[in-house]
Parts: sequence; structure tokens; C-alpha cells
Amino acid sequence: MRNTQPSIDLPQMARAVSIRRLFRHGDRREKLSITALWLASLAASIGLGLASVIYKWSGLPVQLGGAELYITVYPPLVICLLWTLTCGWWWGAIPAYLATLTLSLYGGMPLPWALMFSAANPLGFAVMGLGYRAIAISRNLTSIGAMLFYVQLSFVAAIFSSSGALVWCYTNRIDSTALLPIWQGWWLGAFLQSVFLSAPVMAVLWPRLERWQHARPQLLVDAGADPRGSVLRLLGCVAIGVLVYGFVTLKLADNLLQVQAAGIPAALARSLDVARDTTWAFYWVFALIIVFIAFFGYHMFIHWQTLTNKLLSDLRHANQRLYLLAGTDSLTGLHNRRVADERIASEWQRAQRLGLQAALVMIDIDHFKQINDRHGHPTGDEAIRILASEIRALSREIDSACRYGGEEFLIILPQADAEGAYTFAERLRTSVAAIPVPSEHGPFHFTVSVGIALFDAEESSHDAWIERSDSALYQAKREGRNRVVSPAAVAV
Ligand SMILES: Nc1nc2c(ncn2[C@@H]2O[C@H](COP(=O)(O)OP(=O)(O)OP(=O)(O)O)[C@@H](O)[C@H]2O)c(=O)[nH]1
Repeated sequence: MRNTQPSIDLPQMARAVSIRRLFRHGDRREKLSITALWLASLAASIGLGLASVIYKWSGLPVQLGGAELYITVYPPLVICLLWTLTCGWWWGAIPAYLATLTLSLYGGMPLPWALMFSAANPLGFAVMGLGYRAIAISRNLTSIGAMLFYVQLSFVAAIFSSSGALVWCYTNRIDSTALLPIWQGWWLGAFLQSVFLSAPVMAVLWPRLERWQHARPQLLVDAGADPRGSVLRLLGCVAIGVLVYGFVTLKLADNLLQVQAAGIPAALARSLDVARDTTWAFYWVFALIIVFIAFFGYHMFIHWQTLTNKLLSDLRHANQRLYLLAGTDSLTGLHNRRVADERIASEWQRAQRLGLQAALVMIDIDHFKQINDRHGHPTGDEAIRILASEIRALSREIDSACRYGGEEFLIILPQADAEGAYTFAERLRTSVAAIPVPSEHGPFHFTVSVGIALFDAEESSHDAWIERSDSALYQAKREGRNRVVSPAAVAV
């Protein structure tokens, strides 16, 4: 019979909508609406990407707390990031790649550079996806924890997305002193758009989409089932992201400083050199600390994961044992009444659904009270054990043998007809009668009465099935005991 033991719910790792599964298992409405929406997003990304070049939305100066910052507005990022977060990397990476490719070719970038340049946003999305694969955190941004994680991940992803700025400046022969505002504009722009545009939309959209995905598991695939590898890669990305951010910012600022410092008095230039050297020394110490943190973080994660896995596996085993114990009769080792009731109900449903035959066999030891009274309770127990082991020996792998009451047993025979059930019951009755039970007064024999009821598809519940087997047993007792009452008794 089916094992219905309880399972332990683990947090869901990130899952993605599979295009292949959508077209194989999705309904017409789903296929149409998702395809139409995706194509519209692709068109919008390409159009808005071109607009960002034509109307020069790159490196726009903004005053923040007295400091001048540069921000690039790039709407395709918002659209494509939403696809990545909700449906998976490919869904956002393809339109993002094509949008950037179009605008870079439009801007006159040579094709090989354009092909490389266009990978910047998909790279940032890959970091986002990696984060959600590595840490089983909800994408429901209405919770503070989920939002904080999203913001941190967005920062690292934005650094990776902004790698394109270097290609852009190189191919457009932009002076290295002008690279800082452009690069800053790209990462800051990507970060702010992720946090202030994509995140609120995600907070509204995701709970609904999550419900839809929950109801349609056949459309989803695991986005990656290797948490160890994902964590290692995520820590690597975070460390590289932070270090690259620090290095590029310092280097570009340094270049700028050197250009602007030309011709200043020698004493001031020396102070400037000290300040620059100190900053770089700080950067390298900081880089070392980041590498240590990533290294220890990874080892702590592995340690924690090993411990958790062991705990979970112990818990699973303990649960399995408990479940078995809770359903086992201690005297005979057969299933107890609770399991019997569950299994009868499920066999009844299976027979109904599949139009199968099945039989219930109810067995009771004859004059058991006398056995107890004459030979003592322990000998009565021994008789029960003998009957149980005979039931076990004669029943098939697919049968379910249960101790239903004191000296009453019930056996479910799936796919058994009247004749098969009767043959089984008769064999059991005769073999039990032949087994001697040892006692203080010498060995003695006992008999059993058996009632059989076949599955009836016309009946409205499994209770009626049990009642019929009980009535057949009662009839066997009434007719003199040590016999089988079955619908097939006459035929055989
Ligand atoms: N030794 C032992 N006796 C039990 C156990 N559970 C129930 N009994 C006894 O089983 C006896 C059942 O007796 P009855 O229900 O009167 O039936 P019977 O004497 O078998 O008579 P018929 O069923 O009519 O043949 C009672 O005396 C119970 O105390 C058990 O686990 N071990």
C-alpha cells in the first residue's frame, strides 16, 4: 500500500518558468498572454533602449546631499529585471541583450564589441538569479528581510551590469577622466532603478505570480539544485563586485586627481601623495578583509549546511520510525486499527476510481475468552501471535494485514475476486487449526471464523464495506464457528 508518512517542508529554492514546459503543459490563455507580454516587453526594451541613446539619458548629473552624482536612466533594465525575477534568467536576459545590441549598433559600435557590450546586463541578472538560488529567501518584497536582501543583491548586480561602461568608453574613445561619471552613472542608475522602480512593481506583482506558479508546478523547473556551488559563486560575485567597485572608483578618481593636480605647489602635491598612498593602502587591506570574510563565510555555510543536513536526516528517520510505531500493533507487529481504517478508505477509493476488484477478510478467534480463562492471558497472547504470523505468511505483498481489535484481524486483499479471497481464507482457517499452541496444560489447538465482503462499486462509503465483512463474520459465528462465510462459498 502507499506510504503516507509525513514529509518535512523545506524552503523552496528559486524556480523558473520553463518555456518548453509552458508550450507543452500550459493552457491556451497562459501561452498566449505570456508570449504576447514577453514580445511586447522585447519591443519596449528595444525602443526605450534606443531612446536612452537618442535622448542621452546616460551620466545625468544629480545633486545629492551637496555631492554631484551621475545617473544613467535605462528603462529596459527595469523591464528585463522583472522578467528575470519572476520567470527566470532567460526571460530577462534575451530582451536585455537584444536591446543593448540594437542601441550599440545604432550608436556605431563595431559588432564584436557590441556583442560583448550587450552581455553586461544579462551578467548583472545572472548575479541576481544566483543570489536567489544560493539563499532560499522569498521574492515577496513586502517583507523587510526580503527587501534588504534584494537591495544588497541589486548593488552587486549593478556593479556587474555596469561593466559595459568600460567597453562603451573604450569604443567611443572617451577619455579615462570622463569614465568616472559614466561608470558611476551606470552602476548607480542600475542600482536605483532596481530598488526604486523594479522593487515596488515586484512587491505588487510577485504575491499574485507566486500563487499562479504554485498552482502550476508543471510549468516550472528548478533554477539550480546545487546550493553549495551557488553560495560559493554568490560569495565570489559579492567579493569581486565590492572589490571591483572599490578599485574602479579609486582608480578613476585617482586619474582625475592626477590630471587636476598638475601644477599645484610641491608641498601640497606631497600631501596629496600621502593621502593617495593611504587610500590605496586602505583599499588593499579592505580587499584582504573582504576575501577573508568570503572565505570564512563559505566555510561557516558549509559547516552549518552539514549540521542542518544531519539534523534533517535524523529528524526524517525519527519521523519515519514514529510514523511506523504509531501505526503498528506491538503484540503482533501488524498494522493497527488506525492504519487499517486509512488503508480500507484508500483501497475503496482506488477500486472505485479504477474499477478494480478487492476483498475485505475479517477474522476472529473462536471462544477466545475460554482460551484466556483456561490457559491464562500470556497463552492467549501467544495464540494471537500465531494467528498473526500465519496471516503474514499466507498473504501477498500487496495485501494489508491489520489487528483490528483484541482477537479480531482484518486483511485487505486488493485485486482479489470472490474465489481468490475464499481460497485465501480457507487456507488460513485450516492452517491455523493445525498449529499447536504450547501451554502449561500441554499443547492445544484453536480455530477461527472468517467473514468476507467483496468491494461493491454501488456502495456510497467504505464503512458499508467493513459492516458487510463484519456481518459475514457474525454469520460464521452464528452458523457454528470454524468456518468461512463468503459470497463465493457456494460457488467453490
Ligand atoms: N490474551 C489476550 N486476550 C485478549 C486481548 N484482547 C482481548 N482479549 C480477550 O478476548 C476475549 C474476547 O472474548 P469475546 O469477545 O467474548 O469472544 P470469544 O470468547 O472469542 O467468543 P466468540 O468470538 O463468540 O467465539 C475477551 O476475554 C478479551 O479480554 C489480548 O490482547 N490478549
